[in-house]
Amino acid sequence: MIELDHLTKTFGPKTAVNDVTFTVSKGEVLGFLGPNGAGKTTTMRMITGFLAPSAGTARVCGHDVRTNPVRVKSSLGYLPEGAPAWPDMTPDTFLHFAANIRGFSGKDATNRVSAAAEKANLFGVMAQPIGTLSKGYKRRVGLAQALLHDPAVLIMDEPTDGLDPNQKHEVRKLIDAMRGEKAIIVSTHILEEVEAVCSRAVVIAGGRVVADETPAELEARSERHNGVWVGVDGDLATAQALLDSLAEIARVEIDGDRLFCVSRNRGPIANAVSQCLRDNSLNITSLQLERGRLDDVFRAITQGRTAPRAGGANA
Ligand SMILES: Nc1ncnc2c1ncn2[C@@H]1O[C@H](COP(=O)(O)OP(=O)(O)OP(=O)(O)O)[C@@H](O)[C@H]1O
Repeated sequence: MIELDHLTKTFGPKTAVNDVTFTVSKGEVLGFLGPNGAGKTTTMRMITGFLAPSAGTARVCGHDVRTNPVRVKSSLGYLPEGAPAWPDMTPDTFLHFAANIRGFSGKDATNRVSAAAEKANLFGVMAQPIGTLSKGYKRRVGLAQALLHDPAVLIMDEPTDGLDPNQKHEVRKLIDAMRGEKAIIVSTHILEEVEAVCSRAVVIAGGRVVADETPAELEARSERHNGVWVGVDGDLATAQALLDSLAEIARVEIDGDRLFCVSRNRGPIANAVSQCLRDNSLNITSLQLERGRLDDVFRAITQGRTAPRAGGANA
């Protein structure tokens, strides 16, 4: 549904987006990640037809942004960064205005505004000037605008940025509810969002794609993947020395009243840890597996350090 084909954008001497290629299919929620200035917004502006590519292209539902930008715009909903809207308009007038621009009028427009307002949970503020709404409600107005025409493709630039935890939860629930029927791209800095809503993550740094994997695959690149947290009834330093001597353990850290065992090859070590402690008559009070930390992996791959994939291949 969304195809990026060697998409590139230069601003004078600066290459903001550099030869980016990936696809997003129906049913996928793609987390588009990267540090500040990585090229996320520029990429989204090219996909949505707001900026012309310098080279390469993007297609949305088969329509090329270079040759058919109007069909591209009618196939997608776009929530731009910061969800800009006219502050003097109310959500009701703004959404009717957007519906008219999309070609809907009369009863059809009114029905579409109501349906989008319901999805974005806007009832109660429909008659209040947008400039007086909270950040959360402003974002929801932007979301309603993006959903008005029930598009097959949704592109959202940092949809939960600046929202409180309850509002974030609501936006994520809404994305989750729509995931079956649409192809969705969500740009974000928030790694918990990737775990919460995304089926795949593309990481971009310096305008280039540096990873394209599932969130679980990214987590598996963490040095801490398959590590084991263990609590013991007894002297922690003794248990640390015993576990440290196991071949499959790279090192053992004392963290509060527990030990954290780092797996040497990121393979499973829970059985070896518990066997070793039992063999030495140390009682285990807790044992917990670590999946890995996305933020460690994100830092490593966006700073050009290697974060090896499970199985040993490097990034
Ligand atoms: N119109 C422009 N003219 C010149 N440079 C630009 C323009 N728009 C973006 N850039 C530059 O292109 C690079 C990518 O910017 P972009 O806004 O796409 O990054 P981003 O990943 O969305 O960042 P953030 O997370 O901070 O929003 C940055 O170095 C930015 O300064």
